Amino acid sequence: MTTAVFIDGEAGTTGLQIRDRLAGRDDIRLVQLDEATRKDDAARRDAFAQADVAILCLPDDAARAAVAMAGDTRIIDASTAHRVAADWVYGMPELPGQRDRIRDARHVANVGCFATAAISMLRPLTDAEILPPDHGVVLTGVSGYTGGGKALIAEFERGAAPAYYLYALSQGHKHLPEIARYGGLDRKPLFQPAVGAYAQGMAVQLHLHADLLPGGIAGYARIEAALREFYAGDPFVSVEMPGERIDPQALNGTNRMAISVQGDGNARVTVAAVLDNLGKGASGTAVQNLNLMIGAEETAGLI
Ligand SMILES: NC(=O)C1=CN([C@@H]2O[C@H](COP(=O)(O)OP(=O)(O)OC[C@H]3O[C@@H](n4cnc5c(N)ncnc54)[C@H](OP(=O)(O)O)[C@@H]3O)[C@@H](O)[C@H]2O)C=CC1
Ligand SMILES: CC(=O)N[C@@H](CCC(=O)OP(=O)(O)O)C(=O)O
Repeated sequence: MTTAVFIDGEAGTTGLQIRDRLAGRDDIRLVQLDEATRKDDAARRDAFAQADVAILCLPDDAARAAVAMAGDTRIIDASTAHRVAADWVYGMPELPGQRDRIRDARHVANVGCFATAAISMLRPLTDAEILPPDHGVVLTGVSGYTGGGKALIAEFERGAAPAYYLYALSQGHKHLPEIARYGGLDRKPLFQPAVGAYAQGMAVQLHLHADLLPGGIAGYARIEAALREFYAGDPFVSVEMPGERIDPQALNGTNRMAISVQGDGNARVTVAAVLDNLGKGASGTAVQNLNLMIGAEETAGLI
């Protein structure tokens, strides 16, 4: 028995990566449109109707419109449009109880790339009551330029972008609502993202003064223990020993995320997460969610 999957936006950055991860699987049959019809609404409606599951790899407005075309077809939306929407299940399998919700869901909102890293570091600490929900959280991060889709890729490839730049300077990054909600925070964090002149891979850091957390300095050791406990047995997320350098590209091509805790050995702590923005940050998690929804092995097609 095969599952029919339509990737709407298959020609885009995320869509192509999902296609590559599904190609060759004998439990999946791709419903595909050619270059001439991929943006034709009648052809897309027909593709939705043929599919058991559709994966939307579209800009937010197009994703909202696609949901209206999709009828009863189950959806995984890779865009930001439905991440905190009522009636959508948040597609982050690592959250407590979430795998069962994803298995049963009709509409799954795939977690954002920076949000994957941020929530993965925050949620174990808020659940363990190490980090209070009203704590003033500070996050920084860098992504490769593929994180900005075809438009940003083109800008870098024609040499029109700086080698490294900061953006979302007014604290309005589109992932903040999902980070606060699923990270277990009442107070929106400060988040400063950046883009580097390399294609893919990201590193995100959570900066903490452990002596300001409840329990004071003891928080430092508890941070790593809480992370290890949260991810014990997880197929893709690991808590690693800190090294001398953090390489945002270290896990490119994989669905893995590595979290490490470092600092001055005292109260000043940084927790860091490394992942591939196009892998674990987008297409890998979309495939992981698809696997859960169709009853396949959660790790099928993923490394
Ligand atoms: N890149 C990343 O790291 C991540 C991206 N995402 C999200 O995934 C979604 C896709 O992003 P990304 O792949 O980077 O973007 P791209 O710009 O690379 O791809 C988007 C694709 O959608 C197509 N498209 C646009 N409008 C329509 C429409 N009305 N009907 C059919 N196809 C349409 C585009 O066509 P055309 O080729 O003609 O432009 C393009 O092929 C976005 O919502 C993004 O936020 C999520 C996590 C990470
Ligand atoms: C480098 C870059 O521009 N990154 C994008 C996020 C990547 C992305 O599109 O993520 P979601 O679809 O998961 O929101 C940004 O910061 O807006």
